[in-house]
Amino acid sequence: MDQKANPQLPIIDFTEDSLYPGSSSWILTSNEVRHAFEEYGCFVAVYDKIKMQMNKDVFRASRELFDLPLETKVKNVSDNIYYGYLKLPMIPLYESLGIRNATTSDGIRSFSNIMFPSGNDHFCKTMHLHANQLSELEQMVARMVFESYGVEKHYESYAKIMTYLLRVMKYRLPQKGETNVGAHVHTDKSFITILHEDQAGGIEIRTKDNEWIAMKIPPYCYLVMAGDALLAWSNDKIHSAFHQVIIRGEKERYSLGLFSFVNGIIEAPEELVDEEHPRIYKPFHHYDLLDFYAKDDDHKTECTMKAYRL
Ligand SMILES: O=C(O)CCC(=O)C(=O)O
Ligand SMILES: [Fe+2]
Repeated sequence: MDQKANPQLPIIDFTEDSLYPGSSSWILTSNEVRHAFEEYGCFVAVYDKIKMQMNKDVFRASRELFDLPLETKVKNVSDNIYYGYLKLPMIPLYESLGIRNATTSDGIRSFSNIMFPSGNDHFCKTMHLHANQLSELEQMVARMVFESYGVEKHYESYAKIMTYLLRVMKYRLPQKGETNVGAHVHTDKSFITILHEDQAGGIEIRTKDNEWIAMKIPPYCYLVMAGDALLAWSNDKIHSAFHQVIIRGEKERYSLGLFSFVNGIIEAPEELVDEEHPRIYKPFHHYDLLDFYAKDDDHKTECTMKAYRL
């Protein structure tokens, strides 16, 4: 079949028990990850360590959050647009809440204390556990990327300062005459993003050939995307995928993303720089990239990284 007529994202299997650092399946998978990131900027990870019941619980918890009164949700304030409660007039279908430092119990608890002042232990336990499960997949992928470029010696210093934002997102159905755009075309500002959804579909990824792949992320699968920070770290070897959300179906979309951010300087390792591939981006603090993005009021720049540091 002509691939171009029906482009598909690479699917990478993370379910094997033999997938541990150094094993032959680990090395093979690392190369698949690198190839997928270079060609598509993303891939579908099949990952069965997160049980179906957990997915049901997190999306139930998401609904509970979005059902809270607006005056409660807006209390999730942040100095950066990427965190906090987000609802913008130009994308009326979209609403999201960010949970900062979601892999730590303090991070979850301080968010939960604002949303549920009389306490919600179940919410805290579910979200904390889930953020950690997703971060395990993120760490596996990041380690594989470093290894497959032969720069594993730099991995630990990045892993030590990685922070995680969990964002829960809701897209209501459009009313008659209303736009069906849920999220405009963009690349993520993260190092790596892990997305999953409650079976409504709507995410669309643009290939390098400018073809759109619209997909529903299947159960036990996660869409793993390279963000702008990983693109910069790789000295442009890795592609950060352009994507958008369009609500075409009959079902509201609930999705959840774990975004990793380096609390420190991003810099391409020497090994990825040579005469043929000179350093493209000056070293930068990852949070400064986020601040730069936050100042771009209309979010018109498709690729923030290029605008920020070329
Ligand atoms: O709803 C989704 O799955 C995608 C959201 C997204 O692209 C983002 O938050 O960066
Ligand atoms: Fe995104």
